[in-house]
Amino acid sequence: MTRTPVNVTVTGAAGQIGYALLFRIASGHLLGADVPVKLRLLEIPQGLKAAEGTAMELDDCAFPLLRGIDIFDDPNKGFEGANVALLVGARPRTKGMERGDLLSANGGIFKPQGKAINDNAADDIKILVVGNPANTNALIAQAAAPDVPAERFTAMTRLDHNRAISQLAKKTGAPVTDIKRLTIWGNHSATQYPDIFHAEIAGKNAAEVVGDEQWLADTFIPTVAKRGAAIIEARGASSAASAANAAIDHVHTWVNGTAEGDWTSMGIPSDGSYGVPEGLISSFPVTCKDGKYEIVQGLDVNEFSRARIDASVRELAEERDAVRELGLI
Ligand SMILES: NC(=O)c1ccc[n+]([C@@H]2O[C@H](COP(=O)([O-])OP(=O)(O)OC[C@H]3O[C@@H](n4cnc5c(N)ncnc54)[C@H](O)[C@@H]3O)[C@@H](O)[C@H]2O)c1
Ligand SMILES: O=C(O)C[C@H](O)C(=O)O
Repeated sequence: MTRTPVNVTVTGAAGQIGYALLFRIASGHLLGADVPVKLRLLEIPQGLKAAEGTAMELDDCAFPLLRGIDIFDDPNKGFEGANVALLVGARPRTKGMERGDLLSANGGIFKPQGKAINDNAADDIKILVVGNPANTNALIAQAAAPDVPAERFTAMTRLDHNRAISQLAKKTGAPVTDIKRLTIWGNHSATQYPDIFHAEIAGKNAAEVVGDEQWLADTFIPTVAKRGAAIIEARGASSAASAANAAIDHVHTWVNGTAEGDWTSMGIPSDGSYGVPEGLISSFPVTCKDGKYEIVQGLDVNEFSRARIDASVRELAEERDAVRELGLI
């Protein structure tokens, strides 16, 4: 049977993450090795030429699953018929830029893109926001798309999730494949909380295996939470290949499901679970099945975790209030 190609829109396609992402989408890593894709690349006018160059390289790979590449600078066209949208292009913080300026500049991108998704995307659209501040950009886009079910707007914390697994594997000597049920709570920012209290290493409780709360508080959490800044410091540019890899993981898991007995972390609109105010786009432990996700319920949240989840959620609420004041939501 020949499958209808899935339309995947990528914004910021000519950027660093875009370059690391597009070839993996085209080779079947986003949706599955038997799912043909059509790429729709959205850029600003200054990015079009570079996007065309990337499209030439994609052609030159002769990917069996790639059924077409179109390039746009108009969001309405870029999101036309999109089944999956990866919102990567964003306005980075520049020197001297205040937080309000950053939110406002990104509002100018994510509000029109949300509206364009609302008006043009396919009914089954799934959206992942990667561009920072990812959670609040997702909130802005979602608010501009009242006809799209709110839960289709998600923000990326899978990179944080993967970073936390890797740090835990290094500390304990376990292979990454032995580590399950790790959770990132809150915002994709330095306030995020990587939680190992429910995580397992080869079936044993991870916090008990580590047995070192000082390492947890003083090394593990800050290392994961500040990893993005450490990469920028070392590379002179923000993480690109690992971010692209996480975006692939996020969508692949959402579409194809979590493994039995495991869960992942996604920034999703809160339904009020775990005391996170309804509507905030916050990271939660989720399981995925049949293209839908569900928050893992019933986890005990100890005092150590509660304080950290609350701090990150407070920051999300402040960002929401700021974009509300700017009239972006
Ligand atoms: N959530 C995460 O875990 C995570 C991780 C790493 C990076 N990021 C963020 O991802 C974003 C992209 O990173 P990058 O390294 O690819 O940046 P980059 O500057 O290399 O590329 C961004 C691209 O977006 C394009 N762009 C800007 N505005 C656009 C618009 N309105 N429509 C379409 N395209 C637009 C630019 O022309 C550029 O080509 C940044 O905001 C970065 O902070 C998020
Ligand atoms: O681009 C950044 O500010 C950092 C990025 O979000 C990351 O976590 O690597």
